[in-house]
Amino acid sequence: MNFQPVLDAIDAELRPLLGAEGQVASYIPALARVPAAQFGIALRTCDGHEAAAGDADTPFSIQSISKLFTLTLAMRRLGDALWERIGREPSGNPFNSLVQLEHEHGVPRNPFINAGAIAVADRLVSLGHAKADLLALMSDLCGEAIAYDEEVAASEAVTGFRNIALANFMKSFGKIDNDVREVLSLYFHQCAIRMNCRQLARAAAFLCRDGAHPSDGEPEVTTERHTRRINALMLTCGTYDAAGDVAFSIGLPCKSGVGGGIVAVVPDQLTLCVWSPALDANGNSLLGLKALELFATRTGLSIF
Ligand SMILES: NC(=O)CC[C@H](N)C(=O)O
Repeated sequence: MNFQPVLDAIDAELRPLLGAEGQVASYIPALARVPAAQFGIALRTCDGHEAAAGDADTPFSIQSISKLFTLTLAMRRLGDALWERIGREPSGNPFNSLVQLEHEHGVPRNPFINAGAIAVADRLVSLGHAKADLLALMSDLCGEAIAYDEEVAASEAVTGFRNIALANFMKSFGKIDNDVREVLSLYFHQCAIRMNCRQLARAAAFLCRDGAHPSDGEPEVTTERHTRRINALMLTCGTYDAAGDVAFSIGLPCKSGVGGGIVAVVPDQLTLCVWSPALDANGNSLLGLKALELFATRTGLSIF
């Protein structure tokens, strides 16, 4: 299938809506300055074909999309031991909520809410070299040098009161092993990775290829079993409180971030990345979700 005309049509249809609705994430000052009226879309098929439209080459802050890659690293290194500290249930609460942690003894519902990603970061800090390993993984997956945006990381470090609270709360239950500052430094840096749609579609391509490396399949990024599990978590928890709606209207495993990016997977076919900075009330990109819905409708691609 030639996807280029599909992406061009989606770009043309959504461009007039840019800036009309939604808000850029303003609780992270460095993200509040990003112009809202931008839209990009890119995909990579299992056999390595790429297509893109709109602002697909403009870098943005990947934010919670990074949770996909830290989870992949942690599953690869720790196997099932990872799940001693983290659940696999949708939270039904906002991504930065504290409420469930009290009743659930500091064990986050899943690795994609902030508490869960901070717990994953703690495990990675224990293994050592986490910041360098993560950048090496991202650069290797897209075949281009990827970097942390230190300004965004610093901006979040001085205003991330909820994340600081979450980490300390889990520590009070004995569920964080390392120094909270070190764990949060990794978490704020992973969220501050700068990439564009094209790079993210490529980096996530192992998720549509049973874990095989995006470029040549070797070495495998992770196992087929882990890949299926990551896709399952994306479907049930990847867009937070909206995961049910996203499964209903789009029907693909997705992972969003408050920078406005969303990665979606069509297993055995392709990975897709959309980006538009204005967010809905759940913290998902408004036009990004619209674009994915149009894509799923027009191509008929769905996991159902
Ligand atoms: N949903 C997100 O992208 C949240 C990530 C953001 N860095 C935060 O911790 O609040």
